[in-house]
Amino acid sequence: MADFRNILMVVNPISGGEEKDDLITEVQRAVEQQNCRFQLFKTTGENDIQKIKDEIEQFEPDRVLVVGGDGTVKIVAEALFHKDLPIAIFPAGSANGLALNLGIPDNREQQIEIALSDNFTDLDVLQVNDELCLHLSDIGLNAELIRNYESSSVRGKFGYLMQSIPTLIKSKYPYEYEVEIDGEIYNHKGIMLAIANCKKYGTGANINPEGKHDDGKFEIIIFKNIDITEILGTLREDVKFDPNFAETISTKAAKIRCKKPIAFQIDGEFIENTQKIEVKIAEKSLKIAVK
Ligand SMILES: Nc1ncnc2c1ncn2[C@@H]1O[C@H](COP(=O)(O)OP(=O)(O)OP(=O)(O)O)[C@@H](O)[C@H]1O
Repeated sequence: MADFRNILMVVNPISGGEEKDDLITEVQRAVEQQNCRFQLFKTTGENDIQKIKDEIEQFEPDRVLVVGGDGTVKIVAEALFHKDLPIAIFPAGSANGLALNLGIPDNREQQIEIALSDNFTDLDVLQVNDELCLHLSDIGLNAELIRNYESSSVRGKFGYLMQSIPTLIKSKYPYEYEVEIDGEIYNHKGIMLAIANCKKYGTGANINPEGKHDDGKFEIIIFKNIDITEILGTLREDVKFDPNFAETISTKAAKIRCKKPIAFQIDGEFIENTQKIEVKIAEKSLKIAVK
């Protein structure tokens, strides 16, 4: 049996548009059956990182369970960065890319078993400007889609679908990216530049087939154009990109500069329009419960 006494459960009540009371009750029961203390924290969308930090300081959990999408996992990771406190993920967002990459199953019983067991992976965490990125970040077309989605009123996968055509019409791509790695400068033009710690987006699109979440490196992938055949190819596990469509660079650090401010997202959350991004890696710095 796992070695812990206090379990904090952080729940995003609005993520994925689904009700979570049954899950909370079930997890609380499982935790209390192990004679552990259970504490619930519901995010509000306001100052959650600081509130979770305060909760951790007062309750002193041995583990934090996160119920939400990629955005909620990121909020929790920001709150406990450098604290050596493991987390477990209950995927419950409209996008659950990190959980998908870590093989967290859909089955609730299995999720609870994983969350309360002692099998972990040590995730590399990317430090992108002043933010953490656990999974995937990008600058360009996809971030524009996320920006437009966040300012619309329709949530969930349908909301993204609704914004796809307007985003394509309004976008000013191609964009110019200057990438600096180890003092060398590479110039690229494309529809978007992805910074990938994992293989796949929450949609299942496999944009970084060689990527590993714990290898001390991340990948920069420059997508050069909209090629429908190549885009559909990302739904395969063994995808290989035509270099005319996408180019991948593996590294431990990079600086990216753009001529004009371009939409920028981290883990599915629109951050800002920006011209400068600096990426570093904090190797194996977040412990996550897995199968
Ligand atoms: N109670 C709340 N009310 C409104 N927003 C919240 C609340 N709690 C958290 N949030 C916001 O939810 C976002 C994270 O959502 P997350 O990505 O986990 O789920 P999601 O269903 O994928 O979300 P979305 O579809 O909006 O991207 C963050 O921006 C966070 O500030």
